[in-house]
Amino acid sequence: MATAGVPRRFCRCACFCSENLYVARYRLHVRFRGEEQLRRDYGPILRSRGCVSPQDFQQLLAELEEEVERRQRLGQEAAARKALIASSYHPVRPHVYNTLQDEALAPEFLAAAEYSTSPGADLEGLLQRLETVSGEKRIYRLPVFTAPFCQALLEELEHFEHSDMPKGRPNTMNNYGVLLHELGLDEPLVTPLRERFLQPLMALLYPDCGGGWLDSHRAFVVKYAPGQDRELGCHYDNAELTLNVALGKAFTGGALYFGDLFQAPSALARPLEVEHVVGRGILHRGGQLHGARPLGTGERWNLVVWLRASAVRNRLCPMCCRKPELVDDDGFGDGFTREEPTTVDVCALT
Ligand SMILES: O=C(O)CCC(=O)C(=O)O
Ligand SMILES: [Fe+2]
Repeated sequence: MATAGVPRRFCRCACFCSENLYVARYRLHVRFRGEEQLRRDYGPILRSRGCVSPQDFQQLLAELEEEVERRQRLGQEAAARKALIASSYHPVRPHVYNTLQDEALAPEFLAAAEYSTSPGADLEGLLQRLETVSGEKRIYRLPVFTAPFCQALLEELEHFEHSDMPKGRPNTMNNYGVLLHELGLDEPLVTPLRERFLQPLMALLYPDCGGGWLDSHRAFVVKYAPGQDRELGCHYDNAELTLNVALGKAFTGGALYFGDLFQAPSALARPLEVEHVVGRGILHRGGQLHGARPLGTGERWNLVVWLRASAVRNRLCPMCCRKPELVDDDGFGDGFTREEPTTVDVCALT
């Protein structure tokens, strides 16, 4: 019996406004419910990281309150930016906005995805078609885009960066970069990349992490440059799985480092360093602790796609590690849904 999907409403978890607030100055993610709780839960660690005077604490408090308000306004502001960009931004590389074509993708990526959809495909066969960076940590790498496509995408992103359009930032840890959905690149580029190529790959690589059930994503580009962001603190992603593609330009430093899953007792012992290779994408589990070493010279632009499976996250929000408290949201929200996919019996519609 044939069924057809109905557009779904996505949600975020209410914890978005109270958990995982990042304070770069003290290299700390905090949970914030108010002054008392902040003092009680983080007093000692904050003091050890330099938050010593009453003024330091008051400044931190004001920053956290502001961050909570910013997060509350985020959805509305993003929708307004997206509408303005759609009506008045002029791309410099318009073909990047065309529906994703195989010509944009590296032959190795096409071959791995094609293999993954072939009858009888298995993990062992797929592993012969990509590089295993760490078998133990289940980190893999393969070329994703062709060099000309990376170049065109970079030129387009840089053009947007230099434009006077309003820009949302990828997350609280990155102050530069672009959110792809605001630019209108989700529908033509990221959704087909997820549905046609990443889904079959991830289903074989990470069946236990929702790899076969990816139904939304959050895609953004992070940018590191002298005088701007230069490194990224250790964190885990709000995603079941992540693709991180080095787009360029020329740079030194900036290697990614990976610890264990964030739930592990000494998750950051013996981190594994992974250098970037332009055009190649690293695949890892969202819960794997990671960060980026300081940039040496040049500029680094990476495309990051946080891949989400509502079937997994609906049970446990990875950010608060509780059953999610759902709040309706725009677009893909944070990838939660109120119910399992609604399906319509197509036969009944004829
Ligand atoms: O700097 C990078 O390439 C890593 C970015 C990242 O881990 C993230 O934004 O979640
Ligand atoms: Fe990350």
